[in-house]
Amino acid sequence: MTPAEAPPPELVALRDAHVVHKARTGGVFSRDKVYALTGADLTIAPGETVGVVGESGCGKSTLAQVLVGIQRPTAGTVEYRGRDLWRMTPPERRTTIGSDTAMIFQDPSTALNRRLPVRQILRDPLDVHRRGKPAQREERVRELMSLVGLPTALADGLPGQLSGGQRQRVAIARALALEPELVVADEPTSALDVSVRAQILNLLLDLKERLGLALVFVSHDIQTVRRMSDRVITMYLGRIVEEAPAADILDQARHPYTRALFSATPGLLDPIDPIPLVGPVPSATRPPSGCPFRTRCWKADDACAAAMPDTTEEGSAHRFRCHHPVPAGETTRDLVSQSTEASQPASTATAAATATSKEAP
Ligand SMILES: Nc1ncnc2c1ncn2[C@@H]1O[C@H](COP(=O)(O)OP(=O)(O)OP(=O)(O)O)[C@@H](O)[C@H]1O
Repeated sequence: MTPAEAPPPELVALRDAHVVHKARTGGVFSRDKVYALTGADLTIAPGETVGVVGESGCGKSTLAQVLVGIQRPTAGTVEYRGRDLWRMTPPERRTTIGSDTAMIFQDPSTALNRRLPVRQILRDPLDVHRRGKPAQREERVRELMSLVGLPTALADGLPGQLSGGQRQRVAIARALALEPELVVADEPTSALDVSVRAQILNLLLDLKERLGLALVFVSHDIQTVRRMSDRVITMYLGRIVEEAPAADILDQARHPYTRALFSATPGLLDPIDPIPLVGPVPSATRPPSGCPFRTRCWKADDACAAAMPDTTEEGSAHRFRCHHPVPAGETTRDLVSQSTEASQPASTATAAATATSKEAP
């Protein structure tokens, strides 16, 4: 970027990002390609909250890890403020990954070093990145504990002596230690007791507002994603198939899969039956040709098998990839009856969604 060029408005951008793993599937020498992420295009603006939804194995965690540099895409780019993360010098990349971004994992019991007291867990990133003098680091540790609502009396406690909710607060405090601009939370409450989930979600929302963080929130809990996010990304078999403002996702989603997923979320559209989907999600080692959702979609035809649909943009914040999108204004109730007639035999999206749900109470 030349000095005359303005920096891009987005904080992070994925451009045609792919992640392909090689997995042992049969004998010792048999390796299959697993298409964990395919052609992901996504931008995240400063201060925005983006929710990521989709059935188990659709690539949510892979997307999250690519965003924060934990995984390197096998093709495509990840850009921070317009600069390709994987073309930075190693020290620049370490600084970007280490201090501009942070990740909060599902299970704080495994994410925290069990042998270190809370004080040291929070000091570690400050020490590694040489932030301030020792006294300032101690002060920052106290500040972080207060930010996440942990009494300073717990500073000498080990993770094993804390409750699950307190441990996740420590993990959040550690993630914030270096004042990141982007925090990615991958199922941050699914390992916690139901009683403390709301507290942790409210804490994340509060911190996001106070600190102006961009937050990417991955969850099976569609209701929570909708409530917390500005924008929702729907993934299916490694692909982003739709992104839409959270306020529109329920009634104005255009991708049939997004409608099916949301129709199957208990309490969201009651009292209606979910949109029935045919069969299981195909294997990520052998995704179908064309649109990956076509094998379960009641609207699919030859065009869907022939090619992946291009992206359609509606307004500045709604994009989807479908040859036969749900017509604007069509209700989900109408869709249920259409899809029920077309799907023979029908297995319900509820079965798929609830069977994979980690957060269902
Ligand atoms: N290291 C790996 N080696 C082989 N395959 C992998 C690896 N990591 C992920 N995968 C596969 O890539 C696909 C996407 O996985 P990912 O964990 O991103 O999905 P997910 O949507 O986060 O799933 P879940 O909701 O169950 O956590 C899956 O098919 C998964 O089995």
